[in-house]
Amino acid sequence: MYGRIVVKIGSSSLTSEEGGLSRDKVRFYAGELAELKRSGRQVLLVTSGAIAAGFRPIGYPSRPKLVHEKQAAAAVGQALLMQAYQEAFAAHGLAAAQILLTRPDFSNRVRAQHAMRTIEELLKHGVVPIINENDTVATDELKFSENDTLSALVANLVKADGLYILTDIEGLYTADPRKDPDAKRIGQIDFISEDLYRIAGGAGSAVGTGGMRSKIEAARIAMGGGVATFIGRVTEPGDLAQAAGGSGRGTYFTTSLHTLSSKKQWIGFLSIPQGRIIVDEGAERALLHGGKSLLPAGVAGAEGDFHPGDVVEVVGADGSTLGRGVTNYASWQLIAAAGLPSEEAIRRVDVHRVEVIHRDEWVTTHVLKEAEIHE
Ligand SMILES: Nc1ncnc2c1ncn2[C@@H]1O[C@H](COP(=O)(O)OP(=O)(O)O)[C@@H](O)[C@H]1O
Ligand SMILES: N[C@@H](CCC(=O)OP(=O)(O)O)C(=O)O
Repeated sequence: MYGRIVVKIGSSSLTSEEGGLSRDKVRFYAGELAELKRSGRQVLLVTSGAIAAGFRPIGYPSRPKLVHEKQAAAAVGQALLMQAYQEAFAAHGLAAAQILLTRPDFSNRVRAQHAMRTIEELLKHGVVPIINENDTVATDELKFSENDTLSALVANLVKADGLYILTDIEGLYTADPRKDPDAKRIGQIDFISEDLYRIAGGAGSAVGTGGMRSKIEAARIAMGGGVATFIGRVTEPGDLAQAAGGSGRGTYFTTSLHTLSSKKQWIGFLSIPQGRIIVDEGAERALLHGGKSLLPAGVAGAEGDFHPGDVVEVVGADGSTLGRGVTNYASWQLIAAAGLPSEEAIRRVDVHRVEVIHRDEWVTTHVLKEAEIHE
């Protein structure tokens, strides 16, 4: 039972009733991870808890809500969080390393490569990499805000065999069990549809930020990268090993055979789009269901200042996001060529390819409805 696994522990699993960091819980999870390591696995931890650990020492009466207050609390708390983990892992003879990342660290290939090499080196030496968002420098537009997405990007980056998102609930239910007592747990999910997002509500606790929605999104990103994902609860010794063995208390998301190439993973989930292209209904169908490239005839408009080679977001006539791709047109060229038949478009503007986005450089991020998946 070897392999590389990423474990994400959410704020709701690490805090005491008053919202502060629980050192007992840190010790418990370190023990669970140490057990997995002893079974021969490589383990990476993505952990929240910096704000929880820091808000009291800085002098806030409760968990702050304003961005600059959260950033200040995280700056105090991250050091305390690491101290707690380092002590807890040391009790098992393990060294731990701190890695703080932001979204641009994934979108920039050179930075991502450096992060990956550092992680590989740490794993080679048996160190447990402990990852959190670098809250101090994360800007509003590019912030993860919850750590679910971060954990999926880390799992894809290190080509993990599994992602384990630990939370305060035993997986995904047919409705938020805090609100609906008849809600039933879903044991296994093979594809993610829009219907699934509909049953997922926001955060259930005062400290959690993402709720089930962001966990499903994380599972979708991980599945795209070929990483099987578990969302569930780990409270007793041995629970994590049981989850890793396939019989945990939670929901398992399987991976499809059609995982995206690393280029498409980058386009779909890691890149930062430089603008938007609005397409008509015909082009929307061609992109979502026809496996076709986007031609100038289907373009209704363009927003932002982008250049050939940039990644752009594509939206439908109703404003919903369809996906992302690499544009062969600059924004000004596309405005001039929008709606034109291909021959006329290339007479008007000087582009090296007639397709606005070639199908090989397109990734659908729009979540399909259950019925559309079986179409
Ligand atoms: N359909 C659902 N199934 C399970 N939990 C749900 C669902 N909808 C909303 N939730 C809520 O999501 C919460 C977990 O998310 P969150 O509080 O953000 O945790 P974390 O801090 O671990 O990221 C649960 O406690 C639950 O109340
Ligand atoms: N990065 C911050 C906040 C992250 C957070 O709360 O995320 P989550 O546990 O996924 O709801 C922290 O360490 O406190």
